[in-house]
Amino acid sequence: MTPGIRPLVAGNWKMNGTSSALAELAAIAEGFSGGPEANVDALICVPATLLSRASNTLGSGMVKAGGQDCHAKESGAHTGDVSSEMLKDAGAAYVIVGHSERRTDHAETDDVVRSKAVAAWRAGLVAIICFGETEAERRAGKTLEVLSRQIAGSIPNDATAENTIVAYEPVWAIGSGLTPSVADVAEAHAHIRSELKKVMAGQAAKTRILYGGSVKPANAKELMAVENVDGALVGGASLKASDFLGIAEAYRTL
Ligand SMILES: O=C(CO)COP(=O)(O)O
Repeated sequence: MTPGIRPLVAGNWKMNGTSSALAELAAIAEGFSGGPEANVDALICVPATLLSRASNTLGSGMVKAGGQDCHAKESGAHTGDVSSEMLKDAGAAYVIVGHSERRTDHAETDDVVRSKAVAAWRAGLVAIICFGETEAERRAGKTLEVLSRQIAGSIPNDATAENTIVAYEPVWAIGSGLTPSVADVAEAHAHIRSELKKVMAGQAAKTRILYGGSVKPANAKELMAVENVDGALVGGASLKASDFLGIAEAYRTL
């Protein structure tokens, strides 16, 4: 937590969910209203195929819909890609860029990620820019160095606390059930805050820094209580309304 920053719990459904998953989304919206919404914002980033129906399901409630990636260009000959304008048109308010699965599966570089963040803003979306070290980098003691490089390379200079959220996701913690220690999370997030100052100047102090990687209801309170952790980016546990809401509920007693 950071005093003065309203936290965000964001779900990333990844390549999961067809029409039948909309019932789970409706359950998230219902459970969130009148409860966790007092303390925390919520977002679910669904597959592009579900975005329009997801945003209809969520309506004008407190849980927002987002995309998981966008192309840097607005339109054109890019078969299979989706632009930020298309996501916005389908009801997105946010888009994740630079997720480690995109960096690995699609060889996305920091330069590509930065251009996608600019594309997100062009369409009026908030960019959630992700970075994090691999297991080998952590073992080699390079975590902070990798974070510095990814932050310098992936975050455009004119990022603000309104148009940008950053997410620290150690690659080895994603989907593994493993999480860094509270001390390691605190060290990484403090480092991220200070590196953000180099690219975002005064905006850095107000920018939300999410933690992602095996966040569950059972560990949410401990992780979300860490200084400079301003919410969570949740994969597997966001697919079940009870788990996602359990994570958001952690803010009730923080
Ligand atoms: O990659 C993640 C969210 O973007 C984290 O995934 P898990 O919560 O399944 O570890």
